[in-house]
Amino acid sequence: MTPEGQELLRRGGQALGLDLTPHEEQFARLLELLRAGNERLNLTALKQEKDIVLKHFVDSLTCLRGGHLDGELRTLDLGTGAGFPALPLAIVRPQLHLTPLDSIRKKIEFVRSAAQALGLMQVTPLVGRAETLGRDPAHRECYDRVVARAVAALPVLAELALPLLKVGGRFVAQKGPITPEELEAGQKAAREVGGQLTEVDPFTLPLSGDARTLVVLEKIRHTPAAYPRREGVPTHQPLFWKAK
Ligand SMILES: C[S@@+](CC[C@H](N)C(=O)[O-])C[C@H]1O[C@@H](n2cnc3c(N)ncnc32)[C@H](O)[C@@H]1O
Repeated sequence: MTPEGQELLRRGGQALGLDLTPHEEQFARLLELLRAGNERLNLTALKQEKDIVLKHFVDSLTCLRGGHLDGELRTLDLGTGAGFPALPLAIVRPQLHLTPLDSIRKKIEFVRSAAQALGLMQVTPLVGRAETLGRDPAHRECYDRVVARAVAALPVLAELALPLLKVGGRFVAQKGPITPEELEAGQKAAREVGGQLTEVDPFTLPLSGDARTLVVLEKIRHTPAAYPRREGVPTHQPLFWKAK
């Protein structure tokens, strides 16, 4: 990583109240791995160092706002892609037990090899669909936390994430700006699958000023057996919402 990249990482971390200097080497290695992986696998649209540092590394860490991920928590990253937010989280929060999940095998193979190269022993990547896991007793209602960054509209996410949470667990969704209509539909969908909306935290991404929103849903009762519906249905017929 160039000195400019290091400076950006440091300042982005500071803006989030995090000292990232002890982790600079791991982030530099992750940057190298992503770039090498991108050449073979086309993992992410962001290619410039400053974009990767700010829009992947620092942006991923914004889900630490509010302290929802403090502690030894079994945490699933739904739709992790090339490992975001899971890999930056694993670097700065080694006490989290992280399961990055994605339906695309080549992405999870990248996450697995990156986690190994970075010595992140507490990361257990998984290929699969959230709908299938949500019906599998080995995963249904087994997680303390679910996180998701840039995956789907809130009503879709509610149906995919809440079945995976224990009662009392929390889903932290990392989103861009969100409309009142999406929030309202998300709130209704959350209620339908056993949750409630507990926090909406609008903020700007440090240094870039891009609008972001952290939305937190809490699981307050068991999810009815009908949810999640079969693969693809939550996305194509979202609860209380229009399909994209
Ligand atoms: C736009 S990408 C975001 C990736 C990553 N979270 C990030 O912020 O860079 C969305 C990812 O979610 C995955 N995905 C979408 N729906 C899914 C589902 N139902 N189960 C598992 N993965 C899913 C896709 O394969 C894709 O890799």
